[in-house]
Amino acid sequence: MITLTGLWQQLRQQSKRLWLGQWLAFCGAAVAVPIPLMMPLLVDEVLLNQPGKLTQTLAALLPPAWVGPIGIIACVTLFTICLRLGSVLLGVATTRIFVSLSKQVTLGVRQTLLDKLSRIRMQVYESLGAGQITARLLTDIETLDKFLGETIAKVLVAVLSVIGVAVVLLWMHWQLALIILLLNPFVIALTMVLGKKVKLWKQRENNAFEVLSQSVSETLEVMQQLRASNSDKRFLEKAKQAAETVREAATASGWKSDALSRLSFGVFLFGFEIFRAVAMLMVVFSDLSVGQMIAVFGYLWFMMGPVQELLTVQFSYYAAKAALTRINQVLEAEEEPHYPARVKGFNDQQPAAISLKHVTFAYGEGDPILDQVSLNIAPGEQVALVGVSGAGKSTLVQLLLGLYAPNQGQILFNDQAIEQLGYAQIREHVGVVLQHPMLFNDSVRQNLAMQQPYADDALWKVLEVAQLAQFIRDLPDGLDSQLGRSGVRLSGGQRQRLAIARMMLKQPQVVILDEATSMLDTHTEALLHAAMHTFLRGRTTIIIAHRLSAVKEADRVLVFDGGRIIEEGQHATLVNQAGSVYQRLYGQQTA
Ligand SMILES: Nc1ncnc2c1ncn2[C@@H]1O[C@H](COP(=O)(O)OP(=O)(O)OP(=O)(O)O)[C@@H](O)[C@H]1O
Repeated sequence: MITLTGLWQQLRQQSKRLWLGQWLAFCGAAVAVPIPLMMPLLVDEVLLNQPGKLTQTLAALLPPAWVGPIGIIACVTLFTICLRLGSVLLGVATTRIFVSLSKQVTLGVRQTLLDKLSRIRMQVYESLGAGQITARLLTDIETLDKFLGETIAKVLVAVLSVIGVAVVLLWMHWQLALIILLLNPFVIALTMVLGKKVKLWKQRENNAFEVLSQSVSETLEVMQQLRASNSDKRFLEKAKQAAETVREAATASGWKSDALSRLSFGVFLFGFEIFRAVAMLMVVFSDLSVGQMIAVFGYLWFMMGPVQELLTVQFSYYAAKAALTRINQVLEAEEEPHYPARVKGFNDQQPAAISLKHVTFAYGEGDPILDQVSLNIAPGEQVALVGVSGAGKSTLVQLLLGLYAPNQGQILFNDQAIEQLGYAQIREHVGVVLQHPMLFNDSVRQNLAMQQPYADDALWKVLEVAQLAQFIRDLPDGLDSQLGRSGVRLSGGQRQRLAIARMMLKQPQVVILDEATSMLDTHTEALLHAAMHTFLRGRTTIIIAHRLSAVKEADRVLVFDGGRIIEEGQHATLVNQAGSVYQRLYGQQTA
């Protein structure tokens, strides 16, 4: 879980830069604080002709001819400009340091969230859509970033300025100073009460944005199919409604937060007006000079900026807390169990044996999809899993890969339990090709290599086996041709062949083909099977298919029904078994 305190701790780890930033901020405030004092001094000492400290100091520094109204005004103006310039330059340097510090912390939060995505359980992803996660990665982190940037860059300068002004005011006229200084805590307390509402509005706004983001990303994901069924407008209409909700929530959050911020600043200004009246009365009834009064007003104006900044930071503090709650919901999502590799279970030179012992599994609370399944697959054996649609074949694959864990029973590779081997080791040595392989909006090369460095020769070799080399060669950019979003520039069969090539590149000990050639024409499929023969020799293979052509070459066929293996044997034997499920499924295809 990330907390604001935790983020502050992270900032403090960058202690050198933090100190430098704070030191520059201090210097910036120190340079800016005397500015309002300069011009009012001129009023008393030059305009009202009451020479005092300023005239004495300048008389000591300047040639006597310069110590007149022109000389003094010119010197003071020049000095004030220098102070302002110094304050601007120090402000830029401070902001630069603090912004880079805050961006570093935001990057850390983003990376923590991205790291977490690789550990979240698959069940969680089923309910948490891509749009929701994207919204949290973008909008919520943006809110947090804004707060951090504002806080560390501005709060310190604002607090130092307020303190500096307070000191000068107390020195000039402590009774007047106390009136204005006591007003500040009251305004801050009021903002804190109002700020809690901002948190709620911001949360509503971000929730609405999340629904919009989810709706748009889902619609875009299946745009082709939606357009083909003439449903795209209806789905976009739904997204438009979500956009309308965002407008409502954002409008409410936008103007209400601004109104509250103005209200709290307004309270400060009411106090300010009363204070001005009191100051003028002091000129009439006490020894406060006109110049001093102007200086006090100058300081009040000077104080207003920092006070408003502090008030705004409070509001973004509540918005950041709302964002953090939503970020933490992702960070606290249930993770898949982590099993470190305790044993080395795979040998690069030898195929692996696979066994299931009384494996029972259900998605959630439902009926078991796999019911006490036990099976042994020998090293190098080719096994076909068949059965009616929904029998649980793909579920078994998910379990073998550790994407879901069995409720009961055990899965072993080379007699080592999954928990001993660790998921990472298994996924490294098991190559899977699914019916609808995922492809990225990237080049053929990247889609094959999956962020790993492979030589072109290796890529062409697997493309050759996958019966895709000629097609890629004919593309204008060869391996660098772009495939479009989800590989739309390839046909279904070409996508499947590309996925097979990608799997072969990995040289896995166990190969799982889950309807991996279902979109290929029978001629290409036959060529592919023939070409893959050598590759599959010496690897344990599980083939899931409805088409007989993909099944009959297997050493053994397992027939799934109702979550159990109900028939087992070679194709020739099963297909001739009168009344068998296998015969019902494949008898006709054989004929
Ligand atoms: N993520 C999931 N959450 C809940 N239920 C699921 C999930 N995935 C699959 N199921 C259910 O599990 C059952 C088995 O699905 P599975 O995909 O394993 O069947 P299959 O034998 O591979 O079917 P097919 O031949 O059609 O691919 C189905 O009834 C399906 O509704």
